[in-house]
Amino acid sequence: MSQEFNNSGAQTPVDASILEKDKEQPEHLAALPEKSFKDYIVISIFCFFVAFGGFVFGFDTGTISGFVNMSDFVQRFGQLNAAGNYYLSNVRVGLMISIFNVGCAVGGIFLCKVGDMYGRRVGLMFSMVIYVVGIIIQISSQRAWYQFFIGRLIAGLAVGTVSVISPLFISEVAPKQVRGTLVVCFQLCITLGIFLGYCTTYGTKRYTDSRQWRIPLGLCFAWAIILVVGMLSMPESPRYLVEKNKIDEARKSIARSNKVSEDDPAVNTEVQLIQAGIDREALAGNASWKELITGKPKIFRRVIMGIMLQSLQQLTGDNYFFYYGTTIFQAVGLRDSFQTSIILGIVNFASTFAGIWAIEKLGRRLCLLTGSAAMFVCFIIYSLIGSQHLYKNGYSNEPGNTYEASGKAMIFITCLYIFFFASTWAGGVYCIISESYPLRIRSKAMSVATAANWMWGFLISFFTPFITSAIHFYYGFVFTGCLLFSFFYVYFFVSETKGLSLEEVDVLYASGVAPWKSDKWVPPSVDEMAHTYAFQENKPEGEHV
Ligand SMILES: OC[C@H]1O[C@](O)(CO)[C@@H](O)[C@@H]1O
Repeated sequence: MSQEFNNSGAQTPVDASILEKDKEQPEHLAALPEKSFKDYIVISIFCFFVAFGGFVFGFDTGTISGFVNMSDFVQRFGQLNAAGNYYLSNVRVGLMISIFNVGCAVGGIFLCKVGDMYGRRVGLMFSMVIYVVGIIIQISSQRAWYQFFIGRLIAGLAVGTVSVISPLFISEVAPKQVRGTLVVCFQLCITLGIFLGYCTTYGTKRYTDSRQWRIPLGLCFAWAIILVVGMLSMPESPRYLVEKNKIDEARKSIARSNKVSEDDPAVNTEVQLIQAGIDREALAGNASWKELITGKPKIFRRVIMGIMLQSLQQLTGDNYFFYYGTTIFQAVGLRDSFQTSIILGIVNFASTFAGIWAIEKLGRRLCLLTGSAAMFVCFIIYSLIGSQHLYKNGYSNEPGNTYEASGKAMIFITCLYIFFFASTWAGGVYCIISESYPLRIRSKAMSVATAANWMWGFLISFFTPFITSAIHFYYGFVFTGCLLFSFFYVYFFVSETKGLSLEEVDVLYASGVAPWKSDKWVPPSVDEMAHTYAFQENKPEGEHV
């Protein structure tokens, strides 16, 4: 007879056949009794340390957008124009900002393997060593813009690695009942990082020398130390340990996260549950890349959906504001565009909490549909004011002029836009994607979709300076078009996955129910599923029910 944790910390008996049954029905564990919130506090603190990786990512976004508008930075890394003034060419700005995304994509695909080989903690600490190298290269750049550029590429490799390992680590140590919320903490930390990045550059722009950008970069050493110290005190992923057959260490880790003694029979049960999960995945086998195209039921359609959603998340235009907000608002004649960025940062951070609530309350589809429609309206108004009023009439820096009023209206509408982005598409996309694939192809499908996010992040951050120079605020209509498209795309192609287990999602797709009717779809009972649909995607074509 095995044991399990219950709310009071005492043990209740569990039929050992549950563990056997779990090998056939992966989501059977979901039926285990829930724990109370206070039981999750310790593990939540641990997870927050891991999610701090998101902060490192966000801090970069928040600071680089300010650097390209700082006098010392422009003088060092810019070129001289005919009038004898320093400026940063579009190529330099685009490359310096976007190269980070390229590093992230490469690190996210290749370097994250360190986490599989040596453990999640080592993986994260290793990425911080690379990150520090990248920061040292940037901070020591004197006048060579390409040195700064290389430093950003290296730091990007590290942040891409962190962005893959952190959510994975959290999902492995967090109890199922709070896993979704804790995974969204990663996005929350990104927004906190962006906000504090903006605050930092706001604080240092008053210097006239390299402290303007070297202080914010210097702070990155502190973030690396916090993450490493956090990892030293963090228990290793029990899943990784069981996989490597380090059962005693897995026991220690579980005991620490759950604040019980190692000899507690409940710890043993947890180890067995993890082992059952690993067996279950081994049973399903490791999918080949080809199965992303040929897999059943409708895997290819789901992979395309993941790529589309991650691409559209970037094509909502959020990073147009996050990377170039300071530049844009300087262009509309605002005297303190750095201050504006801080406001955007606060709205982004605070609205992410609304997102955590909305995704569960409204469901995935309604959340994304509402977000697309609302952001569409915001971007139209923003682009109209920008292109018709400001750009056509020109603008001046004189306080109180009508153009300053237009600029303020644009800031207001941008805040509204960011509220809708952060509370819908920002976390919603990760949530849908993490729920849409069967276990055996999940990591491959997710990494392909995430790579699409980085790629669009790169394209948008690279081309934005060129496009804004050429068509100014008309650029906003490009995002408006994408948002309109995203509404119809979600309506016709994205199925509701709220509250469904991974197996139920398979059944949903196998049943061929139209996405726009999927929120009314009721999954069959577990028994029915076990006999009809379960693991269909593992059977060769023709054997499906
Ligand atoms: O909060 C905004 C940030 O969130 C992301 O979309 C990732 O989900 C980033 O690309 C962006 O900078």
